[in-house]
Amino acid sequence: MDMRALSKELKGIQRSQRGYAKIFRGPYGVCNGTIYKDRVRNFEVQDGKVVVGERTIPNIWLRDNCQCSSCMHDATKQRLLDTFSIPKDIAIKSHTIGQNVLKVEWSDGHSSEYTRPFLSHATRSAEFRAILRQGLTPIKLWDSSIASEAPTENYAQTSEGDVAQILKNIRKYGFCYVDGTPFDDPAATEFLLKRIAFIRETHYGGFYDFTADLASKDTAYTNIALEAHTDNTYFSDPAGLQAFHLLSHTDGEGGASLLVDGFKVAEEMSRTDRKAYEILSTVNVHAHASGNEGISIQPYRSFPVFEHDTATGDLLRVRWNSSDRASIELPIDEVEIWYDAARKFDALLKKKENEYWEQLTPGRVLIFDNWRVLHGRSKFTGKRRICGGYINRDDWMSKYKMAEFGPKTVLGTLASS
Ligand SMILES: C[N+](C)(C)CCCC[C@H](N)C(=O)O
Ligand SMILES: O=C(O)CCC(=O)C(=O)O
Ligand SMILES: [Fe+2]
Repeated sequence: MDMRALSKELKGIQRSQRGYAKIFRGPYGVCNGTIYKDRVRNFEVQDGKVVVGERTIPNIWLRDNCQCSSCMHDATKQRLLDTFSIPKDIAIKSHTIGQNVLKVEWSDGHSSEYTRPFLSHATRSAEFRAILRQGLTPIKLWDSSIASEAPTENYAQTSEGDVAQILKNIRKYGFCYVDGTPFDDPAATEFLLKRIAFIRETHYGGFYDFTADLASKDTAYTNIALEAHTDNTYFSDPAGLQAFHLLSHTDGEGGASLLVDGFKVAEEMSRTDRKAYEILSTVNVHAHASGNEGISIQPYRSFPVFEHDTATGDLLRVRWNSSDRASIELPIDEVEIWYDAARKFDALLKKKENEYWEQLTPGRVLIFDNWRVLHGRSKFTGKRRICGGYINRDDWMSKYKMAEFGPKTVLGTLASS
């Protein structure tokens, strides 16, 4: 394939990143101040079809999403029904409408019941449905002034409610401190993280406990300063949460922690330099982790710095790690456009008012959203020991959504979120 053809193909790939054709709404979109509240709408049956507002629900969907225990397993919540055994021309033979429920006799002999909220939710716009699916909350974008009101909870020892509150803060601010965590033994930190979900095993191990000894070949294991970055840019699915607990720092100084709200800075960029924002949202970049013997981890494809929800156009994930960056997926004679845009993002990330510096202390665990908040540290001397872990995005979001919306709402909208 010649260069021109390749370049054309790459442009096609970038254009097909859904959301680009739509709009880059920046980081808020639908959750800009809109708290999830389902105003349940009424349905009616017209000409053999269920209608809610201006939307008509196809009978195949309704039959396929029957919630009864022979169509959906009560315990596993999995579909038991063989979708493709449903006749193509499945029809409502008869129906009755109760207070809050529609009872249907189908032409295949089956009976189903659908609640009003179920039917209402199914006909919502993609944007609205994403609120639940994504666990969107009105988020608070922040800058260095967050120092005086940093979200903080206390060591969650017993109640599920404590964990829910920590996750709520993380969803809203992108991070949360957990104070009063025992630091004589890293086990307390591990226990806390496992209350959220299991810790992800990587080539650095599972629960980590590290010092500047190059135990793994990565600058994290040195005393060199680290600029604001996200971890795991070299994974197809970067960790959702990351935690640090400074257990001790003796015989030296430095090693302050840096946090930057990637969504806030992205929002600033989408307002002030739309073109650069779009370039960082469409040009894909490769990454790697190759410091350890016999290992060169690379994602199965390259990803842009800013990724957006395909249904809503909302910003979903920031990937940014200059140390671990590999190639830029552009023909070599076009890469300058990426460098120019990236330089602008870098400058915004380094603006004094966007940098929140904090010296971590033993007892305070920092847990943050690695898809949103960038972290770094200043150089240090002496012996500094940090423990922590990675948690998958899907697993912490599961915990968060069940706590925040409740199982009834989450499970009741699976067919339509
Ligand atoms: C957190 N832990 C100490 C285990 C490893 C840090 C790995 C850092 C790596 N450069 C990255 O950005 O992912
Ligand atoms: O040493 C620190 O404070 C953080 C190092 C780091 O970026 C990491 O381990 O991911
Ligand atoms: Fe890191």
